[in-house]
Amino acid sequence: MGHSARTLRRFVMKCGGSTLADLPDSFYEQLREVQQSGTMPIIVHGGGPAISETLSKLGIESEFVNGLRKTSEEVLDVVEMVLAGSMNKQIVRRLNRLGASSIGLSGTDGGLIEAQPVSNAAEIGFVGDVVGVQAEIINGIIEMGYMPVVAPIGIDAAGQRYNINADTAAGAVAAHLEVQQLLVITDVPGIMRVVDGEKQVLPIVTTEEIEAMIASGEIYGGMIPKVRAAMKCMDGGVAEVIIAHGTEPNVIQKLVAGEAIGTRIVREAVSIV
Ligand SMILES: Nc1ncnc2c1ncn2[C@@H]1O[C@H](COP(=O)(O)OP(=O)(O)O)[C@@H](O)[C@H]1O
Ligand SMILES: CC(=O)N[C@@H](CCC(=O)OP(=O)(O)O)C(=O)O
Repeated sequence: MGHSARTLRRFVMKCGGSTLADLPDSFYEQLREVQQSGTMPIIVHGGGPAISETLSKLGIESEFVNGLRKTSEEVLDVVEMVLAGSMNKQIVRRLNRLGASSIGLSGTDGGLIEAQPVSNAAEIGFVGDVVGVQAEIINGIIEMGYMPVVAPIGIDAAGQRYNINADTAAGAVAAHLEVQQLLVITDVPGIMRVVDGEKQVLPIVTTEEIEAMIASGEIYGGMIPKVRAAMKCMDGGVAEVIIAHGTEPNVIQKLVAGEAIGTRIVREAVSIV
């Protein structure tokens, strides 16, 4: 039977396009298991590499400015086709084949993700920032017993669509749904730093340490939108953001059990007594 969206434990999970295709069935089975034992994952997915591949087949070159794709009307059509079409449906089919109950939707459906143009839209085109999330749509899907799977496309009051970075969209969904945790699944085991000539995963970092690592260049490229989205959603009330590899054994169960995985981003240093 349906669960109450208010009493059910929930978390938001962002799945990067870099890992989606490589994730084993066991990853999706973990999502089914936690769903069946009363914790509801809300999935926001990416698909950057698949968008670039389709654009390239059409003879359109991909261009990025600070990690965000330059999005013309023509590119926007492809972004929507790939994210809300093939990627979203592929994830939902896979989850359901493995026994989960999931429903996919685009951020434009029901006006789920309200967007506005980014400040440098003159340069990068139809790229959006999130200004609102219709939480009742997600809550309604959860109350029917389904796991929501959301493609990161936004819409404004005039009906204009926007391409939204999936990390940004996931952070905004987590903050607006007032969940405690955002899990970011990517192709590295967490935030890494070179210590004594050796690359190590940081088990815990504070927002202050992150700013320092961006300034020093230790956090760069695709990790920047992740940590920026993490800091923004923690300002919006999310307690912690965890960055982990999808192939880490039992990563979802460990998250739900409160065990340490990947890198945990927290607001302040936790004092160890
Ligand atoms: N300090 C860091 N620790 C780990 N990865 C980092 C760091 N700084 C930059 N990166 C890069 O961020 C990448 C993950 O971002 P991205 O490729 O955009 O993945 P996704 O498709 O999952 O969003 C890693 O593969 C790595 O190259
Ligand atoms: C504005 C912008 O850059 N949007 C991204 C949306 C997909 C995404 O973010 O996918 P990953 O999580 O796999 O990177 C894009 O067009 O690639």
